[in-house]
Amino acid sequence: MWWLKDVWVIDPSQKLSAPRDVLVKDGQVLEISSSLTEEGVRTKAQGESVDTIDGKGKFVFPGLIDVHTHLREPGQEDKEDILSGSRAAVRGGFTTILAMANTQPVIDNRALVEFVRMQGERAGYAHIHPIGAVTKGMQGAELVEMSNMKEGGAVAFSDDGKNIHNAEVMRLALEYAKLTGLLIISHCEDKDLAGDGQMRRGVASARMGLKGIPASAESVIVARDLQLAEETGGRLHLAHISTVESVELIRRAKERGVDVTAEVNPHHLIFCDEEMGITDTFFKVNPPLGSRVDREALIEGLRDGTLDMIATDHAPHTQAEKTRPFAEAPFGIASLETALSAVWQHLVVPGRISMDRVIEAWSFSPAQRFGLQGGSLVPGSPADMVLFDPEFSEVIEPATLVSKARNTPFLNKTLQGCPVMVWVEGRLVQKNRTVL
Ligand SMILES: NC(=O)N[C@@H](CC(=O)O)C(=O)O
Ligand SMILES: [Zn+2]
Repeated sequence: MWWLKDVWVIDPSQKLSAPRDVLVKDGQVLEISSSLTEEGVRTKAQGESVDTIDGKGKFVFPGLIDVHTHLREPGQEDKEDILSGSRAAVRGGFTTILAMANTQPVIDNRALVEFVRMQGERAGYAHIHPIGAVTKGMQGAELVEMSNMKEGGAVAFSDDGKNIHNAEVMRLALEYAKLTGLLIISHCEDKDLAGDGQMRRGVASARMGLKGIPASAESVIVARDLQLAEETGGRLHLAHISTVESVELIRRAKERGVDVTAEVNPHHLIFCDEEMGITDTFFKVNPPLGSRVDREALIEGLRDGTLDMIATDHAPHTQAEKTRPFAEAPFGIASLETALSAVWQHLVVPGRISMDRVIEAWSFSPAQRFGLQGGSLVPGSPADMVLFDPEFSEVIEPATLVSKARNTPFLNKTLQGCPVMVWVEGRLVQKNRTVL
C-alpha cells in the first residue's frame, strides 16, 4: 500500500485542488483524506506493508493522457518503437498515450490495430491505445473498416501527418464514424497552400530566406471540417491547433453547438517563429510555430476552454535526419519526456495558466472525450498517478532520455519541475526520473 502524506492533490474530476493524504491499495485509489492517522492507515492496510512518502511541497494528479503521439512501430523503429515510446511516456508523466496511425505500413486494418495494442501491453508501461487511419494507406480515398478496427482496439481514427484532401471523403468519414461512436481526428493542412514551405510565412521566414506556410493553410481546413461536422453531426477532434484564426473559428463553432474538441501542443504555447534560427531544425515542426499573436491566442483559447486539451504530438526522428539542412530535415519535435516540465516552467510558473487547468486539459478532458480509463483519482479509480516535484530540476541530455529520439529544442537545457514518481495501476514505473 502507498501512503502519500500531505501532498497537494489536483483532481479536476472532483474539482479538488488542496493538500490531502492519498492511499493506494490493490492498484486503485483507496482514499483521499485530510485526517489519516498512523493507526488508521495500518488498519486499512490489512497486514500489507505501507510505503510512506512525504508529499510536502509536491503535487499528485491523475496520470496524463496524451491523445497525439507517434511511436513509429511498425516500420520506423530507428526513430522510436512502442517499448521506447512507452518508457518515454511514463518518464514524462503520461500513463496513457494514443498512438498515431502514420506508421509503415499504415494502421489501416484490424490486425495492425491489434499488433499495436499487443505491443503496448507487452511493453507494460503506459496504456497504449491505437488510433486507426481514416483511409486505406492514408491515401485519402477509400475508408477503412471502422467497426472492425474498433473491435480490435482502435479508439479514434486519423490520417494525421496528412490532411484528408477530398472534402467528400472527410464528410463520409464523419458520417461513418458516428456508427462507431469514435472521433475523427483531423490534421488540418491545405497541401496546396502549404506547398513546400518550411516554417510559418511571415517576417521571420523572410528574414531566414525560407519558404513560408501561410496561416490559412490550417484555418481553411479547420473551417471546412467544422462545417462538415455541423452538417453530419459527426464527432470531430482537431489536432495541433496553431493559429489565431483557427481558435476563433472553433470558438464560434462551439457557440453553435458543433460536436468538436481541439488540442494544442506545448511547443506552440511556448515558442514562436521569431525565436527560430536557420540551424534550429529541432524547431521545425508541422504545423509550424506561429507568431506571437498566435501564441497569445492559443494560451487564451486553452484558458477559456476553446482549446480542450494539451497533447504533445511527440514526433521522434533520428539525429541523422534532423542534422540535415533545414529544408531537408523532417517536421517534428520529440516531447514526451520534456512536455510537462516545459509547460510548468514556461507557462505555469510565470502565471500564464494554472496547473489545475493544465491537468484538466491533459488528463480529465482527454479521458472524457475519448472515453478512456483514467483522468481521475476518485476512490476506486485505477491508480494511474503522478507525483510532481516543482523543485526537481534536470539537464535534458541525450544520455538520460529514454526515447530513441533527441529532436527537442530543450536539448542541453535545464528544465525545473519534473514528475518524480509515476504509477500505472498502482505499480511504480518511474522513480526520480529513472524508468523502473
Ligand atoms: N507534427 C509533425 O511535425 N510531424 C508528425 C506528423 C503530424 O503530427 O502531423 C510526424 O509524424 O512526424
Ligand atoms: Zn498532424
